[in-house]
Amino acid sequence: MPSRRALIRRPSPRVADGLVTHVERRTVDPALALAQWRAYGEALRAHGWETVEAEPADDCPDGVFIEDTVVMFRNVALIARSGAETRRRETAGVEEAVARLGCSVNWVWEPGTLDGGDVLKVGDTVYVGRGGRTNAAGVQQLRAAFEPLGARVVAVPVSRVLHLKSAVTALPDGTVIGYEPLVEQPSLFPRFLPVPEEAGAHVVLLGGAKLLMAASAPKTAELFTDLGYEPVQVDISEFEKLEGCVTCLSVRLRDLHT
Ligand SMILES: NC(=O)NCCC[C@H](N)C(=O)O
Repeated sequence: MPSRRALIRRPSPRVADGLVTHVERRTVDPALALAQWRAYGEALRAHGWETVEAEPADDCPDGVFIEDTVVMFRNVALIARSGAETRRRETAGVEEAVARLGCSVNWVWEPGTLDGGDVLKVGDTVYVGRGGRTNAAGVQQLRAAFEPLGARVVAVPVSRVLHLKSAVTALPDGTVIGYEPLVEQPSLFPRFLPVPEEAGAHVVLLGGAKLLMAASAPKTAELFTDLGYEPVQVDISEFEKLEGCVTCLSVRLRDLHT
C-alpha cells in the first residue's frame, strides 16, 4: 500500500489569539479547539493516513494551521515564509519533521512571502494565489523550486479571502470547486463547479471517493454525495472562527521515496 502520511500540529494554548483578517473576531474555546483537532486526526487515521506530529509551537497561536508552513511537490518540501510576520516562527519544527521523513528541503527567502494555504495542487498543475500573504517574489520562488521537477505553476489573483484555498480546492477528478462570490476568476480553471456554501469549498482528498470536509457545509455535502462522493464531515468551528478550514490543519505527504 502506498505511504500516506499527514503532518499535523496540536493547537497552542494561545490558539484564541490567532490572526483574523477578513472576518470579525469571535471567542475561540481552546479546550473545544483541542477536542476538534483530536477528532480531525482521528478522521485521517480512520481513513488510512498515518499522522505525524510536528513539534508543538505553543507560543505561536496559529501554529495548528500547519499547511501554511510548507508546500510539498514530490519529495521536495518548500518551507514557506509567511506574509504574516508573526507566523514565521512556526516553520522551525516543520523543517525538522519533513527532513526526518526523508524530504529534501528548500526555503522561500526574503523578499519572497508565501503561505502554503495559497497553493493548490491538481495533478502536476500548481495553482498559487497571489494575495495578502503571497507576493510576486514568493510566486517566482515557487516556480523556481517546482518547475524543474515537472510542475506547471499557474498564478491566480486572490483578494476576497485569506488564501487561494479559502476560495477553491479540487475534487479527485481535478474539478476545481469554489464558492463563487469569493472566487475572482473561475475561468482560470479548466473545470469549475460552484458549491452552495463558503465552507463547502474546502475538501481534503482522503483517497477513493472520500472527501474530508467541514460539518458546517451540509448542502455541499449533499451535492457531493449526489455526485457519487463520500463526504466525511468534521466539526472545526473553533478553527473556522480564525479563518481556518479542513485543508489547513494538515500537510499530506503521499508516496515519499524514502
Ligand atoms: N491555510 C489556511 O487556510 N490557513 C488558515 C490560517 C488562519 C490564521 N488565523 C491566519 O490568519 O493565518
